[in-house]
Amino acid sequence: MGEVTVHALQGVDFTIGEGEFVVILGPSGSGKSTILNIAGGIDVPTAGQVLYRGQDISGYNQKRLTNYRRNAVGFVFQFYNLMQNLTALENITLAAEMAAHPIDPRKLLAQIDMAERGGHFPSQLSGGQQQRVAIARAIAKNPDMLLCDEPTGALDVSTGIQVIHLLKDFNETYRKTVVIITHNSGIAEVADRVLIVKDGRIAGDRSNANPIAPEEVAW
Ligand SMILES: Nc1ncnc2c1ncn2[C@@H]1O[C@H](COP(=O)(O)OP(=O)(O)OP(=O)(O)O)[C@@H](O)[C@H]1O
Repeated sequence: MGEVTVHALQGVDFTIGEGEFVVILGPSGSGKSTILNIAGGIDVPTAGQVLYRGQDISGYNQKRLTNYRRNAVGFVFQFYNLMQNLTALENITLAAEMAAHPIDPRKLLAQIDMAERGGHFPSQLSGGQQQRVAIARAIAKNPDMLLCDEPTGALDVSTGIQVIHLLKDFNETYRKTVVIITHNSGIAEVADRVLIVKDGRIAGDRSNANPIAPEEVAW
């Protein structure tokens, strides 16, 4: 930034295994979003490697990065980022149509308990309902991993638990990798593995032998 160099991350080195449910915890500004955006091919690191199934995506050109984002990764954001002029079902279908091996959008709509709400626009849905649609949209592409940046940050406790449930179900039903960034250390107890980020570095990396159910999270 001008004269000042900000090192968003420094010497970060970790591996996430296929099918793992990982929570990344850390204070504001510690570098969590930067990690997620680099893993998802939204940001590109200035140095280092980002290996996905043995391939270094940090060396990809824009076209290959687009393909990577399209097929390998599903994103879930804090404020849902749904297309406002499309219905819930259309939002999910749009993502499905982009992917090579999508999951049936109507089946997902039923799974998120919104079969009756497919024709509603985002402005006609609650925050929790919008986030469920956003998760269904991310899952519809049938990606190898879901990257979620504060997915419960804008939700009340019971809706937040419902959202964590949905992410856990996806992880267990499809054996897909889920990575969640959160400020909420309670959510970390649901994960198989917890990464702690501090000042742009990995300050902790622990496994949970007995992850708790989303309902048991002390919010
Ligand atoms: N576009 C940018 N330009 C300059 N500095 C940035 C930019 N984006 C992030 N940073 C800096 O990089 C560091 C890491 O930011 P990052 O957003 O990854 O943190 P975070 O842990 O996700 O924070 P939060 O929990 O508040 O979202 C911070 O010091 C931040 O100020």
